[in-house]
Amino acid sequence: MNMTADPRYIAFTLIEAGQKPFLPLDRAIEDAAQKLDRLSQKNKGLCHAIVFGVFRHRGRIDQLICHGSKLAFDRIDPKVKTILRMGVFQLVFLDRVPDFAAIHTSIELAKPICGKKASGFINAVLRNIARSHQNVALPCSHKDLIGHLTAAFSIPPWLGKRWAARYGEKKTLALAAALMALPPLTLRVNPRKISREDLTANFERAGIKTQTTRFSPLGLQLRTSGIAIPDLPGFNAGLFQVQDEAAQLAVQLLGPRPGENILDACAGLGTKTCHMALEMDNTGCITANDTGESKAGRLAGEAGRLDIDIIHNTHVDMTRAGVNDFSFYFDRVLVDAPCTGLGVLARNPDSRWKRRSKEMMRMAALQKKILNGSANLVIPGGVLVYAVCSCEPEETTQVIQRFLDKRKDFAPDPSGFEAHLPFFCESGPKAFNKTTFPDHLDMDGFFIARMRRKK
Ligand SMILES: C[S@@+](CC[C@H](N)C(=O)[O-])C[C@H]1O[C@@H](n2cnc3c(N)ncnc32)[C@H](O)[C@@H]1O
Repeated sequence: MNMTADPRYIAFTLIEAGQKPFLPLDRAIEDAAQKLDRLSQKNKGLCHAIVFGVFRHRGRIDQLICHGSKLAFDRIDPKVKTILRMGVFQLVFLDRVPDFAAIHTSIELAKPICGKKASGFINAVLRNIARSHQNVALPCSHKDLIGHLTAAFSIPPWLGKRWAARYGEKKTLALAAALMALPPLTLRVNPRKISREDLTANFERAGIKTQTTRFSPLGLQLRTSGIAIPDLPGFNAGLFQVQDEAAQLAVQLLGPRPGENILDACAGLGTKTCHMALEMDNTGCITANDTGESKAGRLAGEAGRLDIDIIHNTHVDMTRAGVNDFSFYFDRVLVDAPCTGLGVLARNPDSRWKRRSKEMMRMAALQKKILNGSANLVIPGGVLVYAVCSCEPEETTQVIQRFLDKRKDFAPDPSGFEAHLPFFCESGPKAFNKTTFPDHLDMDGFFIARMRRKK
């Protein structure tokens, strides 16, 4: 068998890569682009379904493996475990693969990777599970909430305990269920090229259903699935960019205006940077900063597609940033800080199994330093927006509280929040931040806060 042309072998290598703590699954998939492109459309779809399905449903899959294996779960060899997980996913969740095919292909995959003995073990476990999985009940949520959250919603026990203690059973179950659903694909219209109404009409003509976002004036949620983003009409012409509504609101809260001088302190691949440039009608100057130098190329590609030319890149470590690193102060600074990403587990199912509770404090320490360093670059009277794709207090409210306690030259900006995102901030006249939860409003879990440097 030519393993490199086998979708299940490629899925195996991607799952193994995606389990590594510091390699996001998305990156592993990007790195395998050439191999994936050599597959037929059908096999590529199968490979993606297995990879994402194994991460998404791992809680239930592992429960079934524990049930079907005579060998204790912790004693199963990691590679054998991966092949078992792939087999169970196909048996239980992938209707289009008959049971015999799920078992046979798993055995064939195992032979060259794990040897004959292991393939016999895989055969026995999968046959057991094929016979019995419908009779293996989920733990009852009232008696064993944490076990239920893990098996039904792939929420690891440490996170289940944390959420149950903070939110209680009902909200935790709603949150976990929302994170299991496939997240919506949301676009942001490029208003320099087309209106939201006209883009909607373009999509309608192509048989693609959409719905306008509730809060962002530029957002369009796709209701038709299964179309690759580059195949959507208007992609090459730069009529839109993919961006969740919560992320759109972060830029709206910043409120960049034409002609201003803006710093995107953690620009990453630059989705928010491009959004800012469009809000500024491509006039003024945006400094897109990120320590990850390789991301600048991707950002430049997107800027080119959208006809934007006011962005330039820097690679300053913002934990140590000072005015000397840049030649001027900025009218507005966005700090879209690195975080645990616990608000976007629905998009990154591998993260469920990589995050650890101790990471929260490490991230919070980094976020405080980046926020403090970035704040030094805000012009007196200028705006500072802090954002993360997490709803955890350590990374959100506690970071800004600590910042405001230390930095007496900054103040919360509730009137700015109200002006830019009316009807959206937390209740109360002094609210200057907002947490969105995935079980509400059909958008990612996100946190945004707006502050102003005193004059
Ligand atoms: C949440 S991501 C940014 C996403 C981006 N704003 C977007 O909309 O696509 C956080 C980024 O912070 C960058 N980063 C991490 N540590 C940093 C530091 N000390 N200084 C500057 N950037 C940093 C990471 O490389 C990562 O790209």
